[in-house]
Amino acid sequence: MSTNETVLVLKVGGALMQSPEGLQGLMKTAADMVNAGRKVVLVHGGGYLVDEQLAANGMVSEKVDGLRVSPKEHMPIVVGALAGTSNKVLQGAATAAGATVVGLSLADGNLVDASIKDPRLGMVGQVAPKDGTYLKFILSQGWLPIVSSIAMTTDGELLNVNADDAATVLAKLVHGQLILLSDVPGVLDGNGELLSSLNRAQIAELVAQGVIAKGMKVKVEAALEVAEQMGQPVQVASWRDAAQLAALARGEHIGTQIQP
Ligand SMILES: Nc1ncnc2c1ncn2[C@@H]1O[C@H](COP(=O)(O)OP(=O)(O)O)[C@@H](O)[C@H]1O
Ligand SMILES: CC(=O)N[C@@H](CCC(=O)OP(=O)(O)O)C(=O)O
Repeated sequence: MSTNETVLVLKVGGALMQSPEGLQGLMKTAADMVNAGRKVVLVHGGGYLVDEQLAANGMVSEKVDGLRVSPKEHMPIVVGALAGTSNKVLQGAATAAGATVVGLSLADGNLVDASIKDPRLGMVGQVAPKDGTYLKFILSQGWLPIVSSIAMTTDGELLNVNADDAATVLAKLVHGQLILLSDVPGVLDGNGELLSSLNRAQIAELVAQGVIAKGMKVKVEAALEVAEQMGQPVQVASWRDAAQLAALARGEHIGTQIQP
C-alpha cells in the first residue's frame, strides 16, 4: 500500500533527454510531487549519449543482452556521459521546474556494494543495497536526488551499471515503489500491442520467443526481481505520459504491470 511516506523510485531512460517536451513534462510532475511533500528518487540512464560520445571518440561499442560491454578504456567517456552530462542536464531541467536537486551517482555515500558482474563485459557492475542513510537524508530535506548509474568498487574503480539495475537497487534500499519509464508505452506483444500485465511465467515465454529482447529484457527482469522481493507490482510505462504520473504513483495503471 503506498502512502505519502512511500518513496517513489522513478527511472527514466536516456531517450528522455532527446525530447525537450518530455523532459519538461516529467520534471514538472516530479518537482510538483516533491514540493507537495512526496519523496521521489529519480534514477537515470543515458544510453543514447554514451553511444554518441563513444562514436565521437572513435570507439566501437556493443551490447550483449541489453548490457553495454565496457572495456576500461571506454570508461572515461561512459562516466562523463552518465555521471556528468546526463546527470547535469536532468538536474538543470528539474531545477528549472522548481525542485531543489542533489545530483549524485551510485558511487556516493556508501549507497551500494558494487563489483564486476562478468569479466567478459569489462567494467559492467552488479550492485547490492548497502546503506540508505545518505539518500534518506536528502529525502528528509525535501530535496530531489537525481542518481546516475555509475558505481565504484571498494578499490575506487568506476563501474558502468545498467540504469534499470540501478533503479532496482535503490528501490530495494529504500523499500520504494518502483516505476520504470521508457520511450515505449510498456511491454509490447509480438503485434506491437501493449500488454497490461505480466507474471514470471509469461515473461519467460515472451523472452524465449524473442518478443521481449534487448533493453526491455533487462528492464522486465529488473522489474520482476523488485516485484517479487517487495510483493507488489512494478510498473513499466512511458515518460511521454508524464501528466499521468501522479495517477501512476497512486497505483493506477498506464503501462505494463509486472506482477510478483
Ligand atoms: N517486447 C518489447 N516491448 C517493448 N519494447 C521492447 C520489446 N522488446 C525490445 N524492446 C526494445 O526495448 C527498448 C526499451 O529498452 P531501453 O532501450 O533499454 O529503454 P530505456 O533506455 O528507456 O531504458 C524499446 O525502445 C524497444 O526497442
Ligand atoms: C551496463 C550498461 O548497459 N550500462 C548502460 C547505462 C546507461 C543506461 O542504462 O541507459 P538507458 O537507461 O538509457 O538504456 C549503458 O552504458 O548504456
